[in-house]
Amino acid sequence: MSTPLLPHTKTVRKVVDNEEKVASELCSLVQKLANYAITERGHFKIGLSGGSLAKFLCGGLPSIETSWDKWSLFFCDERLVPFSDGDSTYKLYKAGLVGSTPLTEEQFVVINPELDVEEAAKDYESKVRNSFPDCEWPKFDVLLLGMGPDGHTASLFPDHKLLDERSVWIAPISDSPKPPSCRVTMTLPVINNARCCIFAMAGAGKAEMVKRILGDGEALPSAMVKPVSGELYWILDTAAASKL
Ligand SMILES: O=C(O)[C@H](O)[C@@H](O)[C@H](O)[C@H](O)COP(=O)(O)O
Repeated sequence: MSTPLLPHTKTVRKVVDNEEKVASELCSLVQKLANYAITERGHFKIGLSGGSLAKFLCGGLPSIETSWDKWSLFFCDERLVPFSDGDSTYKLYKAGLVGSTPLTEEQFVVINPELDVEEAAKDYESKVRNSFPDCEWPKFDVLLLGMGPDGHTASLFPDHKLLDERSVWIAPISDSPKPPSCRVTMTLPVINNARCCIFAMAGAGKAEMVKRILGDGEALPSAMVKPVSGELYWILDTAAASKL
């Protein structure tokens, strides 16, 4: 498989007053993108991540207006733990969105946590392929991404060999520096083939890494997110943007 090579087209950096406004900015952008995708293509395919993003989305999405039955929800990465485990990202979203929105469990495309990590990645890739038949790389409408304190995004960690993975859509990782160690993750070519990638974060704790990535352009995983023909958004509060 060849990797998309074109330079990405558009980066938008949006700085708002506080965490609450990061969440509302994020949710209104997701609403706009969802409704555009549904009008244009009849469905909306979104990739989710864990961490504070889940809090932003579970708080704000229940009040948006959209055709919920047209949504399919995927995971940019997922921890290989049972859905009953507090570490499961799906568990967070199920608790936060099923019931408070018309979304059903069946609309979430989830991993099989009973498989070993290699098989879980293959199984998840085949589920993603079912939603994106006949293409070299899938084209998600939106991928929502977090950034860890080391600059990681999804389960792509600094200096890890998975950053060079170009042969699969979904890769296993069994040595994640951040526990739990076993996860599955979208690979960079998949992330960079999306129509839109969005980072959203708040707080002074993010400021130094935001500066290293957006200011200094250090080659950390979050800086490698550059959709080749899509949009890239960084939604920050003033504290997270304070070192730029
Ligand atoms: O799977 C994980 O371990 C988390 O989802 C992780 O990747 C998270 O997205 C970042 O560490 C940012 O987390 P915060 O947004 O909570 O700072």
